[in-house]
Amino acid sequence: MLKLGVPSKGRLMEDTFGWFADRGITLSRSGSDREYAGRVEGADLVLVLLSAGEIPRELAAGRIDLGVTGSDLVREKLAGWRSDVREIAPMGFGHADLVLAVPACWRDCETLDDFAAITRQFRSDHGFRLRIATKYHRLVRAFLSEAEVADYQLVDSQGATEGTVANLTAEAIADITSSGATLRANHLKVLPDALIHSSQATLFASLRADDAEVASFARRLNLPG
Ligand SMILES: Nc1ncnc2c1ncn2[C@@H]1O[C@H](COP(=O)(O)OP(=O)(O)OP(=O)(O)O)[C@@H](O)[C@H]1O
Ligand SMILES: O=P(O)(O)OC[C@H]1O[C@H](OP(=O)(O)OP(=O)(O)O)[C@H](O)[C@@H]1O
Repeated sequence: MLKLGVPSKGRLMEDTFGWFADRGITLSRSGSDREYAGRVEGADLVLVLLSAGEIPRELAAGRIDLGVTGSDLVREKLAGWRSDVREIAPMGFGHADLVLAVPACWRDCETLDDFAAITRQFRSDHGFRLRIATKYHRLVRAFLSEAEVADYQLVDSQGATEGTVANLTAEAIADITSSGATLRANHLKVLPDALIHSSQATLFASLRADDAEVASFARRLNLPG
């Protein structure tokens, strides 16, 4: 039987349950809010509730056959993600943009080219590279390498990333934004030509899963297999 991993809490879990319900499959927790086992009605599936951030690795290892998580997390957590998983369907919720943001008061920084020039100047002025706080190391490095921006360093931030600039532990950040409220509240602005990834919740299949079973499940959902 196929094993499906879905996020264990919050909006992502609720919207995932709603998406499957619209297709005649009822997913639910089997016990209390704290129990990470699930129940499925309407399909031959085993449901496991997992951290959204761990779902890419579980898919890659083949410990789950299908998984719902953000498209950003799959690209971030799996080097060469296409050799581990494939996208079955974008799900139309969990939209968020991974962006590069700088202090709103940097009037001379409106584009990625401006940013590149500032990083070069920063290094020669301060003797160390401008710091970008993020938890999306792989995606940010790939994006900046493509844009030929090299004079920066990444500072790891696993949460409250927008606060790092005010706290003087970074000069810029790369993080997910949805409404933009968190960036505004922290006096940061997005560089419009530095959209690193436009993410949404996506149903993925492990390349280790049984092809025929996945195809049959996709047909059951009226999706291209
Ligand atoms: N404000 C937001 N609006 C919409 N989607 C968001 C927002 N913030 C994060 N996301 C998306 O939600 C997904 C999960 O994000 P995150 O890694 O922060 O998970 P989490 O809820 O902290 O889960 P866990 O800590 O259990 O891994 C990501 O794909 C991300 O793009
Ligand atoms: O543009 P907005 O609508 O303000 O949303 C963006 C915020 O949402 C996410 O944080 P979350 O609350 O998931 O917590 P986190 O700091 O643990 O990532 C993200 O990391 C931003 O901080």
